[in-house]
Parts: sequence; structure tokens; C-alpha cells
Amino acid sequence: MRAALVQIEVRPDEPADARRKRVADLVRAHDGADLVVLPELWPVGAFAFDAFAEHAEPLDGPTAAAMSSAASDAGVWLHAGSVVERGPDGTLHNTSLLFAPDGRLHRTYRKIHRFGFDKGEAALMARGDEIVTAPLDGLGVTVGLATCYDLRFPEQFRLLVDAGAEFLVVPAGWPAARRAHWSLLARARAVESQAYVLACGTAGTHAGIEQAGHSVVVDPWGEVVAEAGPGEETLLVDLDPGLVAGTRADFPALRDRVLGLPLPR
Ligand SMILES: O=C(O)CCC(=O)C(=O)O
Repeated sequence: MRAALVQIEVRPDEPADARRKRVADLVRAHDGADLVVLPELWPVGAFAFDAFAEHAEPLDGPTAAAMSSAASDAGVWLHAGSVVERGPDGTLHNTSLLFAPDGRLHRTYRKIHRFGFDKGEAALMARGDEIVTAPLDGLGVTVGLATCYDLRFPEQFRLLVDAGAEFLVVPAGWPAARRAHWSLLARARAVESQAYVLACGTAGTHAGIEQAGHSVVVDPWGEVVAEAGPGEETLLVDLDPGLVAGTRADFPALRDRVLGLPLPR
């Protein structure tokens, strides 16, 4: 299975429509891949809080339309990163969009752990409340969806594994200031989940926040398959879905979990 992680820069001087077109062309250029992954909130910028409301869109908005058409033109599964979704009741969510190779919107995931400690995203957006996995028909794998700050919460990944996830796809807009955490947590989630982690971040600087870049693919044994640098770059990787079941069978740590222990009194 071939995956492409497209680490793009959210340039402040690039209008969102131009970026949508540029990213759609990048997706089309990867028509040899099975799965293409984009970063978090790339149409607006994960830290461009002042622009969230203006760029909010429904699930059939301009980003979804552009990405649906790019997925079907390329014939790929497309995790199109996330958008600022304006829900039917007007609330904003950080919502990931997963398209099938025919352009159909296959799954959405609303970010559960909002970043900002009562400010920024945490103040502007509503929390998602659903663990989301998706079988990728034809590829024989199930992906589990999480976004950026979610990477810090192992309990979410345990639930994803329990729901059958074998590939954990994490779009992000992770700051360079905490790049060490990003790399460490991506590997930790892969080791503890005995799953592939495909973590796709952004490059450059937007809203004054330098981005970490360093998108990374980690295998179920915790080995880094490929890692990007800080700039715009696409990681192209060939992955073996059988390695997930193989690792879980050969080193059955997940089987040895002890659940439901009482807390100390
Ligand atoms: O957890 C972090 O350090 C970064 C998280 C973040 O930037 C986000 O979720 O948007």
C-alpha cells in the first residue's frame, strides 16, 4: 500500500481559493498512491484564530468540493486534513474529511481535544464526541482518525484500536516549539497501538507560529519509516498492512492488557 503525506505551507499571502487549487493539483499528482494525507486546517491555518469564522464552511463547502474532485480524478483515498466546519446549528468544529476514490465523502471526524487551554481553538470551536474509524474498502485496512493535540491523549488511541484501527492518521498544525513532543508522541502511539501512525503536519510560519513540519510515518514496531524536514515536502511510503496483525501476533502486548482495575481508595 502506497501512502503520500503532503506537508504544505500555509502562506499568509496565499488566498484560500488559490491554496485549495494548489493542494488539489498536488493530490492529483499523486495518482499512483492508494492513500493521500493532508494536514490540519490547511485552508485557513491552525493558529489563524481570527480567520476561523470567516473561513468556516459546511461539509459540502469549497474545500470539500475541491478535495472530492481531486480524490476522484486521482482515484485515491484522500484524508483531506481538516477544515473549520460550520455545523447546521452554527457551531464551529475542527473537522477532518476522508474521501473515497470515487470522490464520495466517506467519513468525517470532529477533533475531540481542542487546543488552547480555554483560548484559541478551545474557545472558538465545539468539541467532537465521537471516536471515528473507517474501513478503506479495497485496501483491506481500517484507519483510525485523530487530529493534532489528540496525539497527547493515549486513551483516545486505545479506543481507536479497540474499534479496529490499524492505521492511525493524524493531520496536524504542530508548532516547532514542541517538535520533540510531536516525534516522540507519534512513535509512542505507534508502539502502544502496534499500528502504523501517519502524522502529517504543516511547514513554514503562519499567524506568527513557526510550524514543526517533520511529518512522519511510523510502523507498528515504532520504527520511523520516513520523516520530512521543516519545509514543503511529500513523503511517499510503501507500507505493509500485514505488519499490523503480524506485530500484534508476534509480540502480543495488546492482548495482555488488564482492564477494569479499581482505583485506590
Ligand atoms: O499539543 C501541542 O503541542 C500542539 C497541539 C496543536 O497545535 C493543535 O492541536 O492545534
